[in-house]
Amino acid sequence: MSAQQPLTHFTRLFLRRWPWLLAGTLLTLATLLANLGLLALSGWFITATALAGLGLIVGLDIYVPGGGIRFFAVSRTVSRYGERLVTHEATFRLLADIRCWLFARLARQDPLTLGRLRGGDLLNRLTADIEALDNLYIRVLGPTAAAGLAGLATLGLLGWVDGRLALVALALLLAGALLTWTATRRGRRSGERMSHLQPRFRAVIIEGVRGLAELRVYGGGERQRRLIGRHGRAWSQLQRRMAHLTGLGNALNGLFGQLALLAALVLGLWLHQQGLITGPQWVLALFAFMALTEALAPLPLAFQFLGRTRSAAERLLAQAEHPARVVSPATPAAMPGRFDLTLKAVRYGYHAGRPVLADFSLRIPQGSHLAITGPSGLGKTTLLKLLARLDDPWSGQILVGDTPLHTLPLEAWHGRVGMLEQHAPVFSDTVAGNLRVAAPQADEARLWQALAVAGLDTRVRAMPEGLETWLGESGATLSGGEARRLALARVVLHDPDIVLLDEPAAGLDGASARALAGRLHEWLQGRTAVIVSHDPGWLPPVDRVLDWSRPDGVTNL
Ligand SMILES: Nc1ncnc2c1ncn2[C@@H]1O[C@H](COP(=O)(O)OP(=O)(O)OP(=O)(O)O)[C@@H](O)[C@H]1O
Repeated sequence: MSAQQPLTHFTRLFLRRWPWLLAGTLLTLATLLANLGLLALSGWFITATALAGLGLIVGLDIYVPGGGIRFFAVSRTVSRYGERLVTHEATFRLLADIRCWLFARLARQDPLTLGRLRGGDLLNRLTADIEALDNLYIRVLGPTAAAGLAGLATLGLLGWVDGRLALVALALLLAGALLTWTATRRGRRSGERMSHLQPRFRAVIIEGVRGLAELRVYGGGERQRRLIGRHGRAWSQLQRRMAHLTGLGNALNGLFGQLALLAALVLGLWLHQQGLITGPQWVLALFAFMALTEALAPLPLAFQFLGRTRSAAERLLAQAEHPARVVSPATPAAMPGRFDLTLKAVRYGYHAGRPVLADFSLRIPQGSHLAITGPSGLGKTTLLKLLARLDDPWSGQILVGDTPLHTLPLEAWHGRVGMLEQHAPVFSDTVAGNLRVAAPQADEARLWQALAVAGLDTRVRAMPEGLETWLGESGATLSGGEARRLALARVVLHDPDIVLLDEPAAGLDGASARALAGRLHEWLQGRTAVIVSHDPGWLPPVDRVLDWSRPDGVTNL
């Protein structure tokens, strides 16, 4: 992929909002032109009135230029206000578009692959990388287009005064372009490094804040502080480098502008002495140069950060286009009439050559209930993930009835399967909002039924606003056991045919676990269930218990 492609890709995405972009660019241009008009006409007018006062100009019309100056002054203010409003609104809309676009792409990818990304990294892509793209329109595309057009207008105006003055302006434009090009090159390396350092920096800060209690207890705070300090110093160094570059860019931009002004001053004097331009025209030209310098001023800074923007765009695109391993087949098989599950010589793991499940076979007849117990790390959760088709086996087969699972339409399969994960999330929402993730149309009666199965109804009734109680970030107001029961209620609400439960009683005391077992037993009637638990003591009555702690537990099925 060439370095240009990601930016081209996002520019194309931006163009869907072309009315906003066009309006923003036109308003930027209108501001620059109003500035040019104001400065040039004021210069001309002040000089003309001075000369008229000396009696060197006779019959000077002060009303039309005076009106013009007022017009430009007011229109500059209005267009500047409008420009800020429209370009920022456009940028917010663009960023929202990109966030939705990225989230939609991520949602199609494998949860297992995504799970391997560090939380900070993913968060960074959804926030900082996307925000870095605002530079593209608000500072690069819009102002460059507007400065280019304003430059042409200035050339036209100066050409009307005298072609030689236009040539000096052309030299200033070329110097501005050279400066911008140099800033792009010099800023690229630091910009890219900024874009790579930022997620790591964020991650150590987030980890430090999340693990504050443990770090304090074990005295690890000093180590984390040093880690944050090291990242912070690297970040400051990059910022300092960028600030130097910005300062140099501003200084050179100012210097080129002053040199051009000096050249216009000397050239204008000579032209005036030759009688080729009038005094007011000379001053008009000088002010036009000042306006042109102002139009070019923001470009080196914007292009200096283009490396960072490009790097962010590359990362976003790479993430968005990461191929999903688990996809729905192009021509899926029909859903079978029965849901007997058969695993035949399944081999699967997370690292090549190190299978977690090796030649694993199992039969789970429709409507039967299977419990899997055994020590940690043998692959119980992995088995549930394969049954839910969050990933496909390396080899072997998983059959639903007689149909291979991977040939079934993925969404339809997920519609039939309900899975309680070990780390099931609680969203920053109300109780009802968290439940309706599984069934958006469910009425309150259904929500209460699901809560009752999970054993959480009494607790929710005692909450200040019942179902509408806000649960805080990641369910901060719930205990671990309550959070799991909320997630279990979500599975119940989904009303699946195949129920996969990973440690549903985790965090519950013995009596609560036994009560849960009774309710689950009733709810599971008519459904196929696989229940994973370290502790076989609390389990509801099941047809079979698979004990993976026994040497023959995994293979003799
Ligand atoms: N996403 C992953 N990436 C890499 N390795 C993984 C991943 N998930 C699990 N593993 C590894 O696969 C093995 C089986 O994990 P799994 O979670 O299936 O075991 P488990 O029997 O359910 O354990 P527990 O009872 O502790 O949940 C473990 O060694 C684990 O470290």
